[in-house]
Amino acid sequence: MNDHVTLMEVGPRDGLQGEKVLPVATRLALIKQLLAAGCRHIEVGSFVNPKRVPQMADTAELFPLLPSNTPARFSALAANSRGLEQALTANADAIALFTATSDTFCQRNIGMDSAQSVQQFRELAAHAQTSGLPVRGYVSTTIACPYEGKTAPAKVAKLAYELHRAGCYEVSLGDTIGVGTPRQVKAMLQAVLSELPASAVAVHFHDTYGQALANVCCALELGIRTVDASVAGLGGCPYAPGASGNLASEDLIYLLNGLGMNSGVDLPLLVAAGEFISQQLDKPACSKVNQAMRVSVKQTHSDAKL
Ligand SMILES: CC(C)(COP(=O)([O-])OP(=O)([O-])OC[C@H]1O[C@@H](n2cnc3c(N)ncnc32)[C@H](O)[C@@H]1OP(=O)([O-])[O-])[C@@H](O)C(=O)NCCC(=O)NCCSC(=O)C[C@@](C)(O)CC(=O)[O-]
Repeated sequence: MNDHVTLMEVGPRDGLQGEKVLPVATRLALIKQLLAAGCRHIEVGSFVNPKRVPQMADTAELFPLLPSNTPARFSALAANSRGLEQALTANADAIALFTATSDTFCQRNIGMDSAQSVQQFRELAAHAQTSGLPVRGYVSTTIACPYEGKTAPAKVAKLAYELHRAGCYEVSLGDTIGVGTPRQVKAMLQAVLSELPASAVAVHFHDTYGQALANVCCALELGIRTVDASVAGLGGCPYAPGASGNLASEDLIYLLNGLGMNSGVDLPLLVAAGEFISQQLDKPACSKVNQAMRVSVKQTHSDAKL
């Protein structure tokens, strides 16, 4: 069994898009810490309407500041042809296009329904490919939608197939509001895997009900080897009311280490990155690992006093 798992670190984008607006220098400092921890796939920002997502407004200024002497791959979200042009100008290593199974969610998020977004996807992906830019695809609301309720696995499979056929090297399946449990996740993933090879599938779980790690185990058992996660468990789509943060990267790496699976990520350095960004946001890191380490550090200090 292939025991390497790729962490797609989405903290600088998905994590920060729902937080207070941070200066570019702070976003850059976070990315540098993630690099130092061994993250090699980092979604650094979004090229979208800055009035809709002001936290990502300065992504074009951030790109030229990123370290160039690194094996890491820096990607960005793009929602339209203007976003694609911005990503090309910024020399992004890849773009991520996004759609959802739910028409209502799509309308609120990108101003068009799911079918229209697939049509736009095809055009953008074709343009990106002629420019040599790899394209990742996101399907949101794969388990349920905050506006339309439960999602049929066959609908996810059809959409994932369309995105893969449009040229996405990988399709990331989002439980956007974090309501799935392994039973539903397994049914959804099995439907997708009947259309796509596991090597072209990633999972993206939010942890609203504390099910994200259990769902990751389900995905790993089905052969999926790319998992999206966000440092300090930050995140959530501004157009998904009620959704909590993403699966915390620290908790994912702790799980993978325990399973004997390799990610190339150094857990203590990742924890330090989570502490750093949480301090910048004036909030405690949501990751269980950070919380446990904080307790064990305090414990060590109090033991030392005895
Ligand atoms: C899709 C758009 C861009 C359409 O944009 P729009 O506002 O719906 O309509 P528009 O195309 O008519 O544009 C309106 C204004 O936006 C500007 N604009 C338009 N595009 C750009 C651009 N690229 N860069 C800069 N400016 C842009 C455009 O110039 C215009 O400016 P104005 O005339 O008002 O001054 C908009 O609806 C938007 O930005 N939506 C937000 C999308 C977003 O970032 N959502 C969150 C990420 S998705 C997510 O989190 C889920 C995921 C991926 O993590 C997976 C999961 O958890 O399931």
